Amino acid sequence: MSCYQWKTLAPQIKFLLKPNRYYSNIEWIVSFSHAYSSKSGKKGKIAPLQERKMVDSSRVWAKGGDGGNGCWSVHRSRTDWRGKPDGGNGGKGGNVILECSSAVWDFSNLQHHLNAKRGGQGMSKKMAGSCGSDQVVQVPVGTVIHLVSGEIPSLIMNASKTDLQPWELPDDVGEVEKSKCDKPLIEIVDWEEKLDAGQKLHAEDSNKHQASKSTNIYENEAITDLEEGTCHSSESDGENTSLEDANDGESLSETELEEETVQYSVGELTEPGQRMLIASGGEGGLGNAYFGKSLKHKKFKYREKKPSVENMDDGIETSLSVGTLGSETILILELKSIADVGLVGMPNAGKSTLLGSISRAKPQVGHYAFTTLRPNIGKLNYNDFFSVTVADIPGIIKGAHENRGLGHAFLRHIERTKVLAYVVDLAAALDGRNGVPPWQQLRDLVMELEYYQEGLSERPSLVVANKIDENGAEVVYQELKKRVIGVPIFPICAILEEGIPELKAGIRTLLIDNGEKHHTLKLDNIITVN
Ligand SMILES: Nc1nc2c(ncn2[C@@H]2O[C@H](COP(=O)(O)OP(=O)(O)OP(=O)(O)O)[C@@H](O)[C@H]2O)c(=O)[nH]1
Repeated sequence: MSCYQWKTLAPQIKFLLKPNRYYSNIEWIVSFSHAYSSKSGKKGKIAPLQERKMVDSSRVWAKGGDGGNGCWSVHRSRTDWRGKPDGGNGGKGGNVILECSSAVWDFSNLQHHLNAKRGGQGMSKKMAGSCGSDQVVQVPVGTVIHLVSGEIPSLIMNASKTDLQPWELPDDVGEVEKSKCDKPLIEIVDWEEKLDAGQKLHAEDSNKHQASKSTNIYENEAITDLEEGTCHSSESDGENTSLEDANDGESLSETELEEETVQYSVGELTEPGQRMLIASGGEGGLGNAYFGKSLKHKKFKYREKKPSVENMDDGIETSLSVGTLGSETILILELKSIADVGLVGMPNAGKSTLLGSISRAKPQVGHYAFTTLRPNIGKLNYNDFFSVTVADIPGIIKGAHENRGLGHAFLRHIERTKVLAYVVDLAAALDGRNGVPPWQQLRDLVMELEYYQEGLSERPSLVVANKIDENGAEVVYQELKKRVIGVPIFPICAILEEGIPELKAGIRTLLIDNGEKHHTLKLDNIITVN
């Protein structure tokens, strides 16, 4: 490419280089430039980018959208000078939802702050506010959720449903169908009587961090607790001292504070399409049209004054007109790949080459250690349409539990595999190479697995003795058979695809047996001393 051509391309490249989300485009440009230069016989000037590091855990703060406020409006006409209340309800806030997708590999594109949209405000002419849109975030298959604070996430089948749509304006409070809402709706109270008796009502203090709890303003308990004391708003924390009746709420928030520790594995997403609600939106406030027919007392009839945070001593209907807050959650997401077979081995043992030869996966292969920086998953298909997923994880070395090499955090990806395939390099210690013999490799691997999680190695296993094509490898293989007992050993040459059919049959047998024959690799069954 001539200098002039590069110059004309420069603005586009500059634009693509700007934000992180165009990273894939950069890779594309680099590969294009390499392809171009190799085609034209010139040496590429741009160095290839290193493979992106897999992000397999992420901390996320999620906040559901707040509910919109109900509208306080009076419609007057020439014939009706007193007017009628016609304020619509506020809309429900949006939810934050995690969606399991096979199109996503890791959490590299996941934002740390997830906010759903708030509900729209109600308007005059009985117009309901719009519902806030949900924030749906895609996460990879095998995502495990740990809860730091907030509500425990719940699995949902479809997109979020609003229990009571804001446009479903009931003619009378008492006529609201309970079937439309799981929660018991507002209790049918004779408000007129209460107001006449001169009782002031106060709303229960809504918990800012627990919108679902604050939505309990619809519950009977909340209403019956509101008989005495001064009125206060949902945002007037600390001002109200007569909350003995509402001690339940206080004790709840205290226990929540105590529970600031992480609750592990509160949920997991294992199938594409699964959805998990992690932060729910607040309920919309009620417009004065909602109270129009139930509140007939003069003092409160057709209230014109719009409720405000400063002036909230106006009764239960005022506090109900303010939309509740969306819930807040802090989560730690962790990825645990789901595969039937996990390939475990030292760096350079040939795991990626093996995965490439048994499946259609194309993992990166290199003659240097730690070529694989992220797990690769491939599908192993049989002639009768039986298929098995195989995970190739980065190489594990002795001392990985002390953070040597890439550490041993990647072992979480084999936690859920049914079968372990230990891949050893038969030629690692041949011809003066400074590797370790295969039986020692096996011992180190089993120990690292146990260091990571006790009992992780106790599952059906087989040994893949790779690089049988190398000089002297056959002798080492014979020695390996003598030193390692209790598990089947398959000699293969991954590059030339020799021994692959036998290995595939062995994997299938082990999966179907599901460990009934107890082919488990134990430290006692590996002889390392000469
Ligand atoms: N001679 C021979 N070499 C092989 C065979 N299989 C793999 N290799 C070579 O071994 C080297 C390492 O192969 P990889 O597949 O990258 O090994 P890996 O276990 O994935 O290595 P890491 O990514 O570091 O964990 C490459 O140079 C391969 O060409 C084999 O059957 N015979």
